Amino acid sequence: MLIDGHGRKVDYLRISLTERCNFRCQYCMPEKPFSWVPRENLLSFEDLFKFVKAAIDEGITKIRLTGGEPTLRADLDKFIKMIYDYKPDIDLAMTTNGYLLKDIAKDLKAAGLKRLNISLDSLKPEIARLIAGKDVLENVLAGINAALEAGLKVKINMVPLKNVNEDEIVDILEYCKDRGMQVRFIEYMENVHAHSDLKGMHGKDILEKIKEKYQIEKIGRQGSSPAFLYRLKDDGYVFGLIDPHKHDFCDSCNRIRLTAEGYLIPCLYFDEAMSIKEAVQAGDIDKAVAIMREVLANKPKENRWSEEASEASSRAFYETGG
Ligand SMILES: Nc1nc2c(ncn2[C@@H]2O[C@H](COP(=O)(O)OP(=O)(O)OP(=O)(O)O)[C@@H](O)[C@H]2O)c(=O)[nH]1
Ligand SMILES: C[S@@+](CC[C@H](N)C(=O)[O-])C[C@H]1O[C@@H](n2cnc3c(N)ncnc32)[C@H](O)[C@@H]1O
Ligand code: SF4
Ligand code: SF4
Repeated sequence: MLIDGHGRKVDYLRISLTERCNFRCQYCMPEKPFSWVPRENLLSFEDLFKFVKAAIDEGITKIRLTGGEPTLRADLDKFIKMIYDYKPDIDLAMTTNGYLLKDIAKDLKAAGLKRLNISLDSLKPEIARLIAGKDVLENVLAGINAALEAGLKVKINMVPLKNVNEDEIVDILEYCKDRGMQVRFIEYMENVHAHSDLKGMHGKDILEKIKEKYQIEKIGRQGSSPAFLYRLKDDGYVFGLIDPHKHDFCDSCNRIRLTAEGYLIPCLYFDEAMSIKEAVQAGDIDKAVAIMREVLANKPKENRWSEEASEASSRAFYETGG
């Protein structure tokens, strides 16, 4: 079992497979970064798998593949199958922008993927283009359909932005409700990589938009999820609100992150990280596990969001995987 320095059980590994992306979302990566991590610096799937096996043996029961855009990695389905074959009952999920899913959702499901969280910020082609930097909506919607048809469990993530897509909160909620998918509205997290003019929406304002049409009631948090759940009184449809600024889910934080280059990050908001790359490439898995234990021993209690000094996070979401 993996326990961090504050006594929290850690059983959730988020793996960023690449920092590269085929979108340029205004809130994440409006410009192409000055330089990408060279491909040769990425951990190969073979090396990643060596670490994943050890992490599972140590007590990881939930793995999420993210990025950047994880579907850009060739042989993604083979990597998923390697994990699935090693531990079929693992909660194996991925977060994606959905653009390439149309052609691969079936293969990912067949390989052993169970759940997908797909980002969808607008149902209007021109607004989707404005946010993502290119014409994406048709492919994303086709990707969502393909994922549902393949039998994957799908959640939708939306980041509401003032004067951009705030008028679509109810439309997206209803789009998800009609298809049996849970939507989570994510408060925009200010960060130095995002477009400087963006204004996010507060959770209470997001809820106000929904209350204009529906009566809602609180459910609360489930397990270690960052989402606070609500229910529509009419028909019981459940949706979530994620406020990444908050600390209240840090008490039950169960996660550790691995970047595509092999850095283990103890917390979404901290720059400290330790690399397992050399150890894994040398085949020294015991050392990689020892590094993971050290990172967890130093895992912070909570994010520093409330401290003025870190009003804007310097960590790129495309690097940590969100
Ligand atoms: N502050 C904070 N926010 C997080 C953390 N993990 C996820 N989030 C936020 O939640 C958003 C959605 O995350 P997802 O990748 O969909 O994954 P998840 O919510 O862990 O997934 P589920 O297993 O479906 O609950 C991220 O983009 C972040 O904004 C975390 O550890 N800390
Ligand atoms: C970094 S992306 C990686 C996976 C995939 N490319 C995608 O967009 O779903 C993971 C999640 O982070 C969210 N995200 C990115 N930048 C954010 C920001 N500044 N504030 C809040 N959420 C953000 C995205 O909306 C997405 O749901
Ligand atoms: S949020 Fe996802 S899709 Fe958008 S730029 Fe970031 S990594 Fe790419
Ligand atoms: S902010 Fe850090 S401590 Fe809090 S939930 Fe996220 S990763 Fe865990």
